[in-house]
Amino acid sequence: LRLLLIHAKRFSYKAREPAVKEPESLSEASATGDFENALVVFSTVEQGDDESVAERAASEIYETASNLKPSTVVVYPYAHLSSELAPPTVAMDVLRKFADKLRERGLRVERAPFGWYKEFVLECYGHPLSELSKTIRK
Ligand SMILES: C[C@@H](O)[C@H](N)C(=O)N[C@H]1[C@@H](O)[C@H](n2cnc3c(N)ncnc32)O[C@@H]1CO
Repeated sequence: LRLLLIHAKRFSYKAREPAVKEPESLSEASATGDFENALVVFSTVEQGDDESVAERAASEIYETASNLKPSTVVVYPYAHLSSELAPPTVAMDVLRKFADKLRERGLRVERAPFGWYKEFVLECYGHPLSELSKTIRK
């Protein structure tokens, strides 16, 4: 998993149109979201990533969230942080597991819909820990 974390004063997104053959249904993940004090986690699933990687990533994000105290953690599927992408079906599964494991740790988590082009507005706080990147691999 390749993660880009932005601690955002404001983050909002809106799904526009499908970007893969079978985009996630918008009943499962909400088509729009609007958050204040959010930890946005742009997440790229790489080849070889599995549940154990999702588990370790959840522990790392929990640690960061304990410091930053965001009101919400937004897991945002993002296919641009690696050149070794996992296929969509695997990526969808790993991101669902990642979000669930964050919830298991008591965090409020929203997951943006998978497989969609999305517009978004992102307002970064700009404090020293407001931009971080993490790589978690098998
Ligand atoms: C397009 C851009 O604006 C948008 N934000 C986007 O990236 N959409 C991605 C992810 O939602 C998802 N997706 C596909 N493969 C992956 C993967 N390996 N890891 C994460 N997401 C993936 O499928 C879409 C097209 O690649």
